[in-house]
Amino acid sequence: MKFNQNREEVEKLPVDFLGFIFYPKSKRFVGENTEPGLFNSAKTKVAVFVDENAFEILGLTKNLGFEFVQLHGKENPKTCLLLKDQGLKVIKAFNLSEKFQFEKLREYETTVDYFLFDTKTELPGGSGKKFNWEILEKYQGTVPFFLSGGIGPEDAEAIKKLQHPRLFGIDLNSGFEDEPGVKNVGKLKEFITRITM
Ligand SMILES: O=C(O)c1ccccc1NCC(=O)[C@H](O)[C@H](O)COP(=O)(O)O
Repeated sequence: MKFNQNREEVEKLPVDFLGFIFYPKSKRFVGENTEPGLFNSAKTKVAVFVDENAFEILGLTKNLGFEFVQLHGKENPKTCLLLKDQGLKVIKAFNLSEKFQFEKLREYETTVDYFLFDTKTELPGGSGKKFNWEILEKYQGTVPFFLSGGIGPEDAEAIKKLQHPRLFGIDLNSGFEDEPGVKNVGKLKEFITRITM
């Protein structure tokens, strides 16, 4: 399977999380094969969904041993809380543009563990497009967030300069792929070196 192609090499990288896309319309969809063991990893595994039924999410994450879910659709605070109350760590993605109203995050503050700020595009994720990071200054909430959306090897220095107190992590995707679902380990290693220097 494509998503497993260079899994062993990716596993060895000093990253904290590995994401797996369970959204059938994505080019990175992991496929229908959800045998236990297929997703074994020493890293923290994140299962990514778009508007999936909460009970499907609970079943799948339990069977496959996922601790984190990342929600990229219109999931409401109630759904997030239902998942959180069942012991999952919840990352709720929001697609940002200049018009984004950060006030709308307030109702999620107690129902999720992290936000993920991605770029607003027509499709739900993996667009390879960046948003204007200056708008992050408007985020004054308490929930830590992942920065996402079109991050590429060239961004290491700019990310190091970001000063936001709630910036928790960064999400690397299409900017580090040879093809959808296949990460370029060389690019990732170089980026990690640059950002940690
Ligand atoms: O990557 C996908 O194909 C995807 C599809 C649908 C929902 C989420 C998806 N990815 C999850 C992510 O967190 C991506 O890393 C994020 O959207 C940024 O991707 P990119 O713009 O390629 O850096």
